[in-house]
Amino acid sequence: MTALLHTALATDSLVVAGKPYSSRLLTGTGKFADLEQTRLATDAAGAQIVTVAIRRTNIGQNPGEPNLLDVLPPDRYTILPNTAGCYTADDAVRTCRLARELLDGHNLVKLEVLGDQKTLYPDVVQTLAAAETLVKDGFDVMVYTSDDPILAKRLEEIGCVAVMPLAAPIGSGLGIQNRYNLLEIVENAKVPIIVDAGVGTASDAAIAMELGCDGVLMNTAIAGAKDPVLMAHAMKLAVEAGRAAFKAGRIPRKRFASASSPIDGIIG
Ligand SMILES: CC(=O)[C@@H](O)[C@H](O)COP(=O)(O)O
Repeated sequence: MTALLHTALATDSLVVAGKPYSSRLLTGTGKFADLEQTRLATDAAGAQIVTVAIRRTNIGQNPGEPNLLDVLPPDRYTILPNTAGCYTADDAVRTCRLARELLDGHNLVKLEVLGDQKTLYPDVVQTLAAAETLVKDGFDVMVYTSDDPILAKRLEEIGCVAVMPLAAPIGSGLGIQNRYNLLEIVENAKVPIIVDAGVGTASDAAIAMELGCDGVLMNTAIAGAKDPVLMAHAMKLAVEAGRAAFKAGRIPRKRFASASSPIDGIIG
């Protein structure tokens, strides 16, 4: 790698709540076969921020049971407690406060308030209400939301530290359903935009990054793959490739051909 390239990539950090991260791939910790697979896949993904469903994962609430933090220690990873399974603002706020107690005053949370069990789409009214309460309560809120540009802006204005629009429904693996909405969200944002949910394979992650998203969060695409560790590695490469392509600036799409070896200007 040339020195110039090395510098360009080394200085390109994702900054969340004032903290820089060299990895732009955030991973979930659910759905793995066991804690060892979680550890190996997280490592292969190169993830530095890992999200944990506080209502479903033991991070100390159940002493004597296997503890996720034994394989993903908080001195190595930024633990991002999430409110998966919450369907009301009150429930989500309560869950974040529990996480803060369990993690000794840790303020960074991923807020998700779901609308129903079939779609797992966010309930945006409850999400806005919870975000407002949590920001006032001193939390650094990364917020899962729909791919609605107006709502994304509103969540940023409330004070969320990152906005996380879905690519497609959680666990669907459908990939990015509305790239123009994501583009609009990215172009208007002053906080990191991290695609969260619905990624199916590496090309989905690369497209999100090529659109200018600041990062991608995923769980099912890795944990549900035949070989989760290999898929985690693929996702790492895809996020890095997509980011580099975004920074490099793609060529414009043209309707007609233009020769790769132009003859204009050749003498004789
Ligand atoms: C892990 C997590 O926080 C999920 O809520 C997230 O939305 C992931 O979705 P996928 O499983 O579709 O990647």
